[in-house]
Amino acid sequence: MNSSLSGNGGSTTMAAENEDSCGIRVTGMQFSYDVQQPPLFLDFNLNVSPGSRCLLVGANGSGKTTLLKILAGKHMVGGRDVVRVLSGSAFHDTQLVCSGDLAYLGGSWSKNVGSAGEIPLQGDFSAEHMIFGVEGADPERRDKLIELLDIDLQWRMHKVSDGQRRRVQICLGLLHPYKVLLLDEVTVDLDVVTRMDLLDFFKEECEQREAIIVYATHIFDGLETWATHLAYIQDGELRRAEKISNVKELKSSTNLLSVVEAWLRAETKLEKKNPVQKTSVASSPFFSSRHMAYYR
Ligand SMILES: Nc1ncnc2c1ncn2[C@@H]1O[C@H](COP(=O)(O)OP(=O)(O)OP(=O)(O)O)[C@@H](O)[C@H]1O
Repeated sequence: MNSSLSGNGGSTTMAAENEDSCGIRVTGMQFSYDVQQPPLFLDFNLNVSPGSRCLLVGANGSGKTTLLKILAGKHMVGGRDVVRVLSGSAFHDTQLVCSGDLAYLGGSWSKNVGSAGEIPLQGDFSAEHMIFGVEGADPERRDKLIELLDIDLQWRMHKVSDGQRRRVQICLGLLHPYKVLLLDEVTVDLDVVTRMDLLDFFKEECEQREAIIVYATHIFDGLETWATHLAYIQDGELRRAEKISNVKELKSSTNLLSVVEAWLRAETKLEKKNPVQKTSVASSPFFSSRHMAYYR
């Protein structure tokens, strides 16, 4: 597989290849939640190619969720060329989400199901009602997911545990065979067997269909061999973006958990010594009204 990842300091050749091969391409992105505050992302660049399983790591508040939401088209950032997913604009080309090609699974108890919009996952209805209510799902894929996630179709959604609700949410999110899947720590409530089976399923999907997965997590168990790429964000800056097999610390070390722990500890020490100052949006030479954020 010829998957690749590059970031701020990454290869421009890869970037050019990526546009043709329909991956993810973020170019010179600037984003701020509050125009009075320094931007979270300032000239942020990232390329992810088909077939990649990219782990997104970073401290709390570093920008992982925001980045995933931007890639999912939930925030408008700049013009059509800034955030490209599958050769479309993540925010403007709503067909990306409606078709199921671009899927996002996040922490909130709701699921955006194509044109049906946000569907709440808590209420007096059955898992069956939710899952079979999704139009256009392939029955074989649906059965496979129900079995994989060990879902009891009779579950009442207002009486299930967090882990059981999460399984239904994941099932709904995967019913359509996505091309890009953005995961924001959705395995946190799952038991270890379900989590490992799900990770195997994702791996299979990427290998068979060249799907892209970008997965933000703080749980690293079993991910050294699962991920193909690693992206590390610090305070909205992409510090590392590389193939997992090229992460030199992983050659000598132990496991991903200790490598990421060392990065985050070093970051904390450095921040204490030398607090990070970003240019405020209002005073930035890059700022213009088109950089203001709009939310979905
Ligand atoms: N809706 C919002 N309005 C204003 N600021 C926000 C909003 N959401 C997030 N932020 C800020 O943006 C920064 C990045 O937050 P984000 O949720 O993307 O971080 P994260 O890396 O996903 O963190 P975590 O690991 O805790 O999930 C934080 O400083 C946070 O306070």
